[in-house]
Amino acid sequence: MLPNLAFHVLTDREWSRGRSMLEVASQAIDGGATVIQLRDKLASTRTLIEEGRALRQLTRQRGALLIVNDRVDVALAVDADGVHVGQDDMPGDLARRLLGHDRILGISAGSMDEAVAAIVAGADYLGIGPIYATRGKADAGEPLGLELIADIRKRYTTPLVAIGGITPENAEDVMRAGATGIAVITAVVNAEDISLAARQLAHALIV
Ligand SMILES: Cc1ncc(COP(=O)(O)OP(=O)(O)O)c(N)n1
Ligand SMILES: Cc1nc(C(=O)O)sc1CCOP(=O)(O)O
Ligand SMILES: [Mg+2]
Repeated sequence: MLPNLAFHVLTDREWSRGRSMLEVASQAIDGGATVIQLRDKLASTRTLIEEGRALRQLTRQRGALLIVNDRVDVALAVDADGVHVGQDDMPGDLARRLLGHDRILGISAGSMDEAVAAIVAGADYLGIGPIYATRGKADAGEPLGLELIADIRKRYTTPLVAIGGITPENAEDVMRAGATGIAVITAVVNAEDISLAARQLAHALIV
């Protein structure tokens, strides 16, 4: 069965208003998140493993996928469904070799050249961004808009996950441009009512 890559929520302790990672992830899944990406730039390896184990249990119980950001070793250690690597992380072909073919490999791309290289390296999906201005990643660069998604979609069938400034107001445009799914931080983890915010995004994905 194909993995459901429609709606990724990335964990972020700084934007979570003091709520635990598990609470945020659980409410995001309540609202329709299909993928939880463990993204904790501040944690020690030991803490990441603890967080990953807890999220692994939750996502298994609730039928969601678990992707680990940046760290292939942690993804393997906690038996995650996959890993997401960017242009400054482990090269995609090496990540694929370590992961094997039974786990999901996501690779970031911000240009057609990066997209083609990621597909050749063996990406199962591409993270395309930042689509819009984002509060979630300080070094994300200038917004790309929707053109790159549309251009990649014309040439390749690889699933495209749009990231950066995605909200319920613009998610429909992103999907119409050719995205397979969306990935968000602040629109969900910083919301007062996490499950409601996730539900509103999930609703906007049905185009
Ligand atoms: C789904 C998805 N797309 C893109 C990214 C960004 O990855 P990267 O460029 O490595 O940046 P960091 O997230 O590591 O700061 C992502 N995490 N997920
Ligand atoms: C983690 C991340 N990666 C991006 C990229 O462009 O690759 S933008 C981003 C942050 C997304 O946060 P928000 O949903 O709050 O905009
Ligand atoms: Mg990264």
